[in-house]
Amino acid sequence: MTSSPLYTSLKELTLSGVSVGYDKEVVVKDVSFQLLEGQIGCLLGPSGCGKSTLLRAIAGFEPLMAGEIRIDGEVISNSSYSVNPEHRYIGMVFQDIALFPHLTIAQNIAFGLSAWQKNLIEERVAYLLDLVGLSGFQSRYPHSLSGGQQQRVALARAIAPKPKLLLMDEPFSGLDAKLREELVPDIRRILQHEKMSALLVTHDQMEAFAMADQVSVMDAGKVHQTGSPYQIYHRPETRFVASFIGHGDFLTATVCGSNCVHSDLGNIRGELDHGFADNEQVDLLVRPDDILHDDDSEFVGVIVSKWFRGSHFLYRVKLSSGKVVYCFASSHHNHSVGQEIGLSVHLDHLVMFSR
Ligand SMILES: Nc1ncnc2c1ncn2[C@@H]1O[C@H](COP(=O)(O)OP(=O)(O)OP(=O)(O)O)[C@@H](O)[C@H]1O
Repeated sequence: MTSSPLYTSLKELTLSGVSVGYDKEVVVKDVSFQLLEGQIGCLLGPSGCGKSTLLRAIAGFEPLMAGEIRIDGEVISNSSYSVNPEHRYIGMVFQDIALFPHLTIAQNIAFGLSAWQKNLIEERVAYLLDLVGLSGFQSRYPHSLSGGQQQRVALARAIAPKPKLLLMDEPFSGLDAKLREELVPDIRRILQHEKMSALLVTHDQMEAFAMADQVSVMDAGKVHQTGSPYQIYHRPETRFVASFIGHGDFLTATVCGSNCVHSDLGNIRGELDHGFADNEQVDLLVRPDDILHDDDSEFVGVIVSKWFRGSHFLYRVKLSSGKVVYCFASSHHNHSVGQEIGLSVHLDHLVMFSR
């Protein structure tokens, strides 16, 4: 392997109380989280919530209004100080791939390596071409590559100088769905192989789940929750995270014990104590995978709409109370709108919010 004199891997990126804005208008508010060595993080949220602004602040292109950003304990940004972007050892990949059209693939990848010795550059480029599955493409020009291949070259170019951290702003959104599905796990594999810490910006939760070890869910400039994809889906800490991530409905419910709640689905016991007081009125989150179609169940609902999803059906079913919830069924259970079907409830994680 080649080594550059600048190279040391990231130990930790730490954001503490970071606020960023334009013309005094604050668009990123009091954001704190940490990214550790080799981790892939993700900023996930709706359009305009401040994801790109925060990413640009980490790269050094936006000043901070408050808080600080540290890399391996050293402050790189606060409200009165900012290390130049080129001295942060951060690589970037954007949605518009922006390869240099007049340079070959090898020259594109070698672009950030001008300070390296010639033999080390050649070795690094050959290694990266192999890593991204494009050996033999070194003399081609960008226009002769597909969108997915170009994005692999952009990744190789960004990680070539061995940055401490790779920032990726919606890198897959220009690609069609099928290609994205193939490329996302591939890019994750490459980053993991390189033990490269990375932070991805996306508004697509499936992309976030497929790519990231840690997801920070943002809305209106604030991070609502940082956790693993499993945690933010099954243990959302705010109503916004519960509604934004996945499908779901809130049912009005009454607490009936330390791990029990009563709702239109009957009495449900969770795996853990929920911390709410007896008789408290709460909103209970119900996901599609919490209610399964079950021919043998006496608990029923009437189908009001349905979506065929290939491997399964997603039904909307009306309960006897009039409340409508999602229900999963295998794609062999093709029922019609208006038909009554049996339902079984599999709610292990009780996610509840005070009313
Ligand atoms: N250069 C700028 N000057 C002024 N306001 C800006 C600038 N860039 C972004 N904004 C505003 O800051 C807010 C956050 O924008 P940002 O691009 O960070 O959001 P985002 O979550 O990345 O959105 P998207 O997913 O649509 O790219 C928006 O209201 C946007 O209009």
